[in-house]
Amino acid sequence: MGTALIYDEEMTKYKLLWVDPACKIEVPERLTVSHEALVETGMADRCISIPVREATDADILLVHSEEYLEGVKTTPYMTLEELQEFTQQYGDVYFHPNIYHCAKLAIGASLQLVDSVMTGKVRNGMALVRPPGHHSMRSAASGFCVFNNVAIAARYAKQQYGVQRVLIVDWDIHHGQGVQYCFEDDPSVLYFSWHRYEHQDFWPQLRESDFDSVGKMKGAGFNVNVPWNKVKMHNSDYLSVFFHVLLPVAYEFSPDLVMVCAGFDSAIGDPEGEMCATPDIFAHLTHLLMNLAGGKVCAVLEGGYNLTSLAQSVCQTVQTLLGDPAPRPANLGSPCKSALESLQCVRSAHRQYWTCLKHAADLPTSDISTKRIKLKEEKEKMFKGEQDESTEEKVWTQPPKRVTPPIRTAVVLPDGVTCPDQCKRFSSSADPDPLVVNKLRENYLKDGDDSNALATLSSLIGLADKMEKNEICSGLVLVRDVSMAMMCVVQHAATALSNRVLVVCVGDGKVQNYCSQDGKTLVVQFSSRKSEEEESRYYIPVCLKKGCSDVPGFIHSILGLLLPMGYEYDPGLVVLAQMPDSGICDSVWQQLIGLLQGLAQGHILVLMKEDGRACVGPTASSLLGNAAPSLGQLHASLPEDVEAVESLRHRLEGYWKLLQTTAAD
Ligand SMILES: COCC(O)(O)CCCCCNCCCN
Ligand SMILES: [Zn+2]
Repeated sequence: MGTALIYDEEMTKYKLLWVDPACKIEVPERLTVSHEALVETGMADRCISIPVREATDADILLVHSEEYLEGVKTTPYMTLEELQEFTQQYGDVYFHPNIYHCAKLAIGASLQLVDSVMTGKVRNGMALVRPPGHHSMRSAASGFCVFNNVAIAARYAKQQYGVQRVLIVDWDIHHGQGVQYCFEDDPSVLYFSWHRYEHQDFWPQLRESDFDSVGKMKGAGFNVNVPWNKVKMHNSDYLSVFFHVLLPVAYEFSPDLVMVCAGFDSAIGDPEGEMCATPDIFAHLTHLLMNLAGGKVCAVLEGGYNLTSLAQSVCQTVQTLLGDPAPRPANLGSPCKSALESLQCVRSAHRQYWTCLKHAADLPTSDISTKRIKLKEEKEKMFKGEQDESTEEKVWTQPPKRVTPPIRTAVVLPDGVTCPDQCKRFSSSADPDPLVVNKLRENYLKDGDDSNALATLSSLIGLADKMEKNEICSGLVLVRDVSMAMMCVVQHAATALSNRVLVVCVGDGKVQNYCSQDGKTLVVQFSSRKSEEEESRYYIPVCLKKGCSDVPGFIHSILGLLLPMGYEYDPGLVVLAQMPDSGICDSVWQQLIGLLQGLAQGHILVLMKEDGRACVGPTASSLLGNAAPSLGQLHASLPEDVEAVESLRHRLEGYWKLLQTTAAD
C-alpha cells in the first residue's frame, strides 16, 4: 500500500495584506517550497496524489461553533479595513478575502487523507495545507489558524469510521491549545504536544500549556504536554521524550489511528522555535510512529518558517512514510538538563494514569513551577536594558541522501521453504574464502564436512557484506544452530566489516561472550533466565520473568532500554536472533523488527532456527517495511520486570545517556 500526498496550489492564494510583525512569517512560499522539494526529489511521483475537497459546514461544526463559522463566512466580502477590524478580535492571525476558501480546503485535505487511510486506499500519507490549524478554538482564530484541521479530522474519523482511539502527536514547536481544549475531557483522543514554553514566557504563554495539564474528568491522563523551558533543544532531547514518554504511553493506549500535527518550526533554523534538531530527526520521529495503529498515520502540515529546514523536514517525513530506511541517527548523546527536568515532570504528572509510568520518579526538587514566576520577574527587569540578541544565521549539513538498496530483503532458506514474495533468495555465489572456511571449520562446525551448514554460514557472511555495501537492505537466514550462526556473523563483522554491530538476542541460550569490550559489538539479550555472564557496558542481559512472552514487559524494555541504547550506539548493522523456544509471539516480534529498522539504515539481519518456518512470513513482511499489527491495549508489566528494567536503566545510564529519565539533582 502506498503513501498519499494531498496538496492544492489554491491554498497558496492568500497572504498578509497589511503590516503585522507577528504574522509576516506565515507566507504562501511555505507551501510552495515544501511541495516543490517533494517534486524535485522525485518523492511526489512516488506518492499517490489525492485531490483536496471543500469541507462542508457539518465538517466544520464538528469542532467550531455556528456563530464563529457564520462570522468567518462573511470575510470573503469584506473590505481591507473590515478584514483588519475582524482580525483584531483574535491573536496573532490575519484574515484575507480568500482565507475562508483555503481554510475549507485545508480541512478537506485532512479529511481526504483520513478517508484514503481508513478505506485502505493507502497505508499512510501527508497533507500539505495552509492555513494551519492547531491553535484555532471552538469560537476563535489564533496563531495563523482559522479552523482546527486535525481536531476536525479526528472527530470525523471517529464519526465516519467508528475509530475508537485516536493519537494526535503534535511536534510543532508551539502548543496546540486548540486541540487540547477540544479533547481535554475525551479519553478516546490522546493529545501529545511538546512546545517551546520558557516557563510560560513563550507564545501563547498559557499556564495550561505546562506539564501538569493532564486532561480533565474522564479525559485525565489523555493530554500530555512537554514544555521546553530552554531553546536549542537537539535530536537527543526529542528522541528521549519519544522513548520515555510518548511511545510507552502510545503503546499502552494502542490507537486505531495516528494523526500528526506536523509542524516543522521545531527544526534547526526556524525563527520561532530557535531549536537545533536537524531535519533528519523527522525521519526517526515518523518511523517510530509507523508501527502504531497498523501503520495508519496521517500527517498534516502545521508550522515551519525557515523555508530551507521546512522543505528538508517535509522530505524526510514523506520519504519515511514511503518506507525508505531512515538515515543513521548520528552523534546522539545526553539530553540537556532542562529537557531531563521536563521529562521527569511529565512522567511524574502522568504516573497515576499510565501503568508504563507507574515507577516514574517524583517531581524534581528544583520545582520548576516556581521558576515560572522568578523567570518572569527576571525578564521584566532585564527587558528594560536588553535588546534581542542578534539572530545569527543557523547553518546545518543537508540530510544525507537516503538511497534504497536495489534488494530490500534477501533470504537464505533451506530447500522446500518457499521464498516469501517480494523477497529474493540469496546464496553466496562466490566460493567462500578458504580462510573463512577454515575459521568456520575449526571454530563452529562440529562435524567439519557439514557442507550445507557451511554453505549457510558462508551465505550469511556474503549477505552481511552485501548489506555493508548497501546492495541489500535486510536479510533473513534460517539456520540449524542460531547461536553458532550469530557468533559467525558477529565474528565476521568484528573483523571484516568496518561498522559497529548491535546484536539483539531474543530468548534463552548461551550467548558466547563475544561482545568485545572495544565497543565493536553491543549485545542485548532478553531472556527469562539470569545470564551467567557478567553484565557490562557492551553486554546487557535483560532478565524478564516470563522472557518475551509477557508483552507489556517486553515492549516496555524495548522502548525504555533497547531503543535508547541502540540509537545512541548507532550501529552499521543489527543482528536480530530469535533463539529456539523464545516464547515471543509474531506480532511482538514484528514490532521489534519494525522499531529496530530505524537503526543502521534498516540493515537488519534476522537469524531464526530452521524449524521456525511459521515465522518466515511475518518476519519477511516486517523486513519489507510493512507495519506490524497492533498489539491492542497493554496492561501492566509484571512488577518484577518493572523492577528489573528500572534497576538496569539506573545502572547503565552512566554509560548510555539516552537512558536517563530524571535530572540528576
Ligand atoms: C498552527 O500554526 C502553526 C504554528 O504553531 O506554527 C503557528 C505559530 C503562531 C505564532 C504566533 N506568534 C508569532 C510571533 C512572531 N515572532
Ligand atoms: Zn508552530
